Amino acid sequence: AEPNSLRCLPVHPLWQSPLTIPGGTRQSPINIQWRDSVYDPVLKPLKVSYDPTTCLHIWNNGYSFLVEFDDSADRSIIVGGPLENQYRLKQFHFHWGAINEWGSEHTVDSKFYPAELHLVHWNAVVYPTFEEAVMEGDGLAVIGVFLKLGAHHEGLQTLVDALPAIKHKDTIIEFDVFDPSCLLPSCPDYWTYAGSLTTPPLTESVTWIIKKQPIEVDENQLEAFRMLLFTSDGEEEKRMVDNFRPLQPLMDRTVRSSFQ
Ligand SMILES: NS(=O)(=O)c1ccc(C(=O)NCc2c(F)c(F)c(F)c(F)c2F)cc1
Ligand SMILES: [Zn+2]
Repeated sequence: AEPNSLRCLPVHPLWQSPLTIPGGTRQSPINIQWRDSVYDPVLKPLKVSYDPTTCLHIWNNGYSFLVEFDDSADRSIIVGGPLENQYRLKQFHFHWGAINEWGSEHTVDSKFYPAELHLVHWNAVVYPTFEEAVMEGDGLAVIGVFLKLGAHHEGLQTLVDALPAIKHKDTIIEFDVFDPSCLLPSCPDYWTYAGSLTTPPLTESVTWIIKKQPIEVDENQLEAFRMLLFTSDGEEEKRMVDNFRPLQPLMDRTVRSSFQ
């Protein structure tokens, strides 16, 4: 049975389109049932090496806010974990709710977190461009980090301070030095599974790496996300909240864990 938190979830206008793509067998997000995940001793630790000077800008794309990086060379990369190649960081963004009861895309044992960070990387070893990688089964690797309500997060505050300047859709400001490693939890443990983009075109090209340990952020920082707008300047204001996709069926997939 659906947890009662799901029952009162609004079907957001964003998702009037089909919730799963026809023929989709590896759609995201999913619920991670901890006891059904399988420890895989072959999984390596994930190695993350980001160069903070590859940071370019922060912008509101009308769906989330994202920080984009210069991915013209292998300067901010991840390697190891479930990955056969190294992957280049292209951008990170978040998904969040109108209230703290929900907001994450993935759930753990049907529990929602108030928000979820996605660090998006692409396989530049095999594919010439991000656009091509997005269409391939091993094209992307996205690190998912849950945000929970708790202590103030120093590193996140740098982002939060920039949000008023990108309140409206299609606003952008320069953001020249930021090291996204400060948004990763200290614990190396993760789950991994084969999935998809969670926004159109929903292509089944993502190796998901979901960190077990959430990071803590405070109420003011979550509220700052909720003051962003889906709408452009001059349009009737719509607060940017509940920008997460509904859970998708696991189908014939196993979630592996890097920990016992
Ligand atoms: N929430 S998530 O699963 O982590 C996710 C990650 C990245 C994108 C994305 O890059 N979208 C724009 C985008 C495309 F969707 C393309 F298909 C493409 F070719 C692009 F170049 C492109 F920027 C969408 C969702
Ligand atoms: Zn995302």
